[in-house]
Amino acid sequence: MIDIDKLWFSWQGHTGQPTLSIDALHIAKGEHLFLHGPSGSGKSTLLSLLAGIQTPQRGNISLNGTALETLSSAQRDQFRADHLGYIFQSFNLLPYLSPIENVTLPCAFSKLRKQRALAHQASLNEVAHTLLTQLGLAPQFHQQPVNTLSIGQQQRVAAARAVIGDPEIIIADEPTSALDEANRQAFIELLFAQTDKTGATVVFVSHEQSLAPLFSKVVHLDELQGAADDLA
Ligand SMILES: Nc1ncnc2c1ncn2[C@@H]1O[C@H](COP(=O)(O)OP(=O)(O)OP(=O)(O)O)[C@@H](O)[C@H]1O
Repeated sequence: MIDIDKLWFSWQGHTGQPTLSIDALHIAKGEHLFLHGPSGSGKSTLLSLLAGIQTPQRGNISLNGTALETLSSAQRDQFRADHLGYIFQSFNLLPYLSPIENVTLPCAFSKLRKQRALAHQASLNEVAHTLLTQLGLAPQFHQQPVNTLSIGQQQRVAAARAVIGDPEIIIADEPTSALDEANRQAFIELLFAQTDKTGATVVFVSHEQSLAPLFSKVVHLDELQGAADDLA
């Protein structure tokens, strides 16, 4: 489902060691990967490469059988809109829009996700309402601007936005850092309950070691790094 082969990436202007040098990483369909490592080790950089936001100087990344390097920049943007749900550390919600409006947004950029979302319910608003409720945001909060919600509530909106229209891959970058431990665990369980319905693959970055047992695969970035150094 996700395959990395001889990846080499350095931020422009950086000299010395590349930011990422990974010989191989395979993540199977439906797997829940917990990726951890020290601050500044390149976890967010790896996620942006997986999402096709950055492109590696060398090596290949294939998602769902599609090699990202074969796509143009516009094709990568469309591929991301169709097949990836992204939960950012800072959520990146549109502050004056309601939870319902934020959650339905990906369907404006992807016909595929819109079609999938509408396969079982009559309107996108209904789909968003159902997802938000399943992820623990009570209906009385669904129509007010998201900037009036608590961090924990905003996180549920961000998760619902990532999963609407059943993208095959969910990428989450430290989405639980603002929560206490009990809420972190509960959030991840709710997220998995959603992704397991469609068999989505989850790549989750966090510093919180205590969350690792919830995942089917745990990788420390340092274990991956360096093996492709001789490619430089
Ligand atoms: N946009 C950028 N331009 C140049 N260098 C960058 C950029 N983003 C990150 N870097 C550099 O790449 C390295 C890895 O950063 P990255 O954000 O991927 O680490 P991280 O493991 O996600 O860190 P954290 O856990 O603190 O979020 C750092 O040295 C950082 O300075």
